[in-house]
Amino acid sequence: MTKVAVMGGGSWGTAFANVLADAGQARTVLCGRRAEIAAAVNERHENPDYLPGVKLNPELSATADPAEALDGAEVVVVAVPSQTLRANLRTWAPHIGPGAVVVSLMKGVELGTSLRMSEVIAEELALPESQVAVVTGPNLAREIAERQPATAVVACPHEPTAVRLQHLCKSAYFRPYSSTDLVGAELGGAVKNVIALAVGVAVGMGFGDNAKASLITRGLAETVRLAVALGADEHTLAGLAGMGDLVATCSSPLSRNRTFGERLGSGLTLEQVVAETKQTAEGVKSSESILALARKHGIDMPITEAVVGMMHHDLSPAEALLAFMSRSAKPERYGV
Ligand SMILES: NC(=O)C1=CN([C@@H]2O[C@H](COP(=O)(O)OP(=O)(O)OC[C@H]3O[C@@H](n4cnc5c(N)ncnc54)[C@H](O)[C@@H]3O)[C@@H](O)[C@H]2O)C=CC1
Ligand SMILES: O=C(CO)COP(=O)(O)O
Repeated sequence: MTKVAVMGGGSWGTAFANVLADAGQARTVLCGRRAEIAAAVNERHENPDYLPGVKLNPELSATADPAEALDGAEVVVVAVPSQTLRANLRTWAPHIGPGAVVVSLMKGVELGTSLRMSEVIAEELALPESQVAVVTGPNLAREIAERQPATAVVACPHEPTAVRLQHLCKSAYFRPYSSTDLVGAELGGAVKNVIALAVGVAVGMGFGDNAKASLITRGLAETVRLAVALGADEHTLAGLAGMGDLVATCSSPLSRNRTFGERLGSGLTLEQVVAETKQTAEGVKSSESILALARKHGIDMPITEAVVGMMHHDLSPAEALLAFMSRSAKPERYGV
């Protein structure tokens, strides 16, 4: 049986490891940093810190030792905060087998380099494109851990790899679609976190569904502009990795990014919101690397720009709103 190592025992790493265990096509080992979480998964089949009250599949095992998790793993799934990926890969690299397929569950872009997570993986581990994939889509971890129905996209430019991974994670409640558009799938997931921050701010300011729908729709338009400039198929962004994930994340109180924005919009200071946020809200840091990428390619991303202003340059929500609404009148365009 294929061995899969899931590196990162937070919300999504744990929930996705449970999907793999429920799918029953692989022997799955979850690797977190803390021995007490590994013990709770092994002995009580739960992760009380990240998914309290959820019963995990008893076949799912866990360890806090990366070498043990990675030993013999044919598939390595990674779910750590995006900005820590490179440092983590450097410590794990000696234990990752040369033929292993490495799968990113992460939705961020690296600060400093503006590289997507699959690019960081390929660069650090010197892997060919057939061995790097992503799983993305409308996948709020808590709902999936509760085994509520969901769909996803498994993307790899090498189709047989995407299809192989699709079969490993397909279960009664989790329906993955395959795609060869890695760039579109990955950018859809990263940019939607930035748009979810903006939607959260609007909700926190007391605005209703018109404002939310406007941000989601214009957020998708700027995502498509960037993704197409980087070689993606614009149809990918109309699918689960783009529109699907935007709708789920921007509508859900479970989203850490939306919640982060909502707290800021309701009048808390950035410092207060950061202090209250215990889990990873990727859009906060990735907004900067995504804007850098957009500028490099001459792409206009006004919502992302407003989010960067609020997250990093003391722009108030009221000032961000004014800047957005007072832009010059334009024809509506979707895409380039
Ligand atoms: N939670 C969700 O619903 C979903 C999350 N994602 C993405 O998955 C990725 C991981 O997110 P979550 O699991 O939700 O985050 P989380 O905050 O729940 O867990 C992060 C995990 O990484 C570990 N970690 C933190 N800093 C680390 C470091 N320096 N080195 C190694 N490990 C470290 C933590 O101990 C924890 O186990 C993010 O990119 C997120 O955007 C994608 C889809 C759904
Ligand atoms: O990516 C997600 C849902 O698909 C989770 O969103 P948050 O990281 O904002 O919680």
